[in-house]
Amino acid sequence: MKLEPFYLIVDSAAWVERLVPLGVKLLQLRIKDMEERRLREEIRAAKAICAAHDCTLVINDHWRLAIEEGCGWVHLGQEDLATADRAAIHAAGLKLGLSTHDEAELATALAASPDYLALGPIFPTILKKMKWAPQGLDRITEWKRRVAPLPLVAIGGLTPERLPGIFENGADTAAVVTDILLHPDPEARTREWIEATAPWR
Ligand SMILES: Cc1ncc(COP(=O)(O)OP(=O)(O)O)c(N)n1
Ligand SMILES: Cc1ncsc1CCOP(=O)(O)O
Ligand SMILES: [Mg+2]
Repeated sequence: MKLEPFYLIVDSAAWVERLVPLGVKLLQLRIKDMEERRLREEIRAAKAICAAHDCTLVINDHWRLAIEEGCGWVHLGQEDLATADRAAIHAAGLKLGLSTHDEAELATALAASPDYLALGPIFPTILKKMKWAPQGLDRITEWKRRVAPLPLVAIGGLTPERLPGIFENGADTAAVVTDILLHPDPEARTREWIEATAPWR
């Protein structure tokens, strides 16, 4: 399966409304700490906008709501995966993306039959405190060798300037939060990302 090379991660339907119409084709809704009723509304709104713009929507963490709302993709970390009902996810036809940060997590993730694997953090990230040191570019090459033919998503500290290094070392997709959402002009930066990823589309 070929995965879109630009993977935008946002934390609200409002961001989806702002940025997806610019031409984003793969988007993750990553919302932490929200009560279920509001979360469901956010998912519904994001789903409608993505459907209208032919953008693949991935729901982070909330696999039950993703099933109930008829979404197509879910992204889970290793702790999420340990408590998720994989049979229910599979039965609902949801595609699955999984995080990996080290060898043990890679083995666990590969055994769960994912549709893509993510490796991070490639560079230092300010989004969240992580116990793993930056993986660096060589690690991408090693991970690609181990996960192929599954698509490999690189995440953590990515910028348009860093994309050639990511893709030349074997990543199929570059995921981003901070470089776009904290940019003074998120719309312009999103367009830069779309253009910068064009050679790998
Ligand atoms: C594409 C992608 N890669 C990694 C993550 C991180 O997932 P996880 O380890 O579960 O951490 P949280 O994002 O849930 O804090 C991701 N969301 N997306
Ligand atoms: C959730 C996550 N998992 C690995 S790095 C990361 C954060 C990446 O985001 P940013 O693009 O803000 O560095
Ligand atoms: Mg998670």
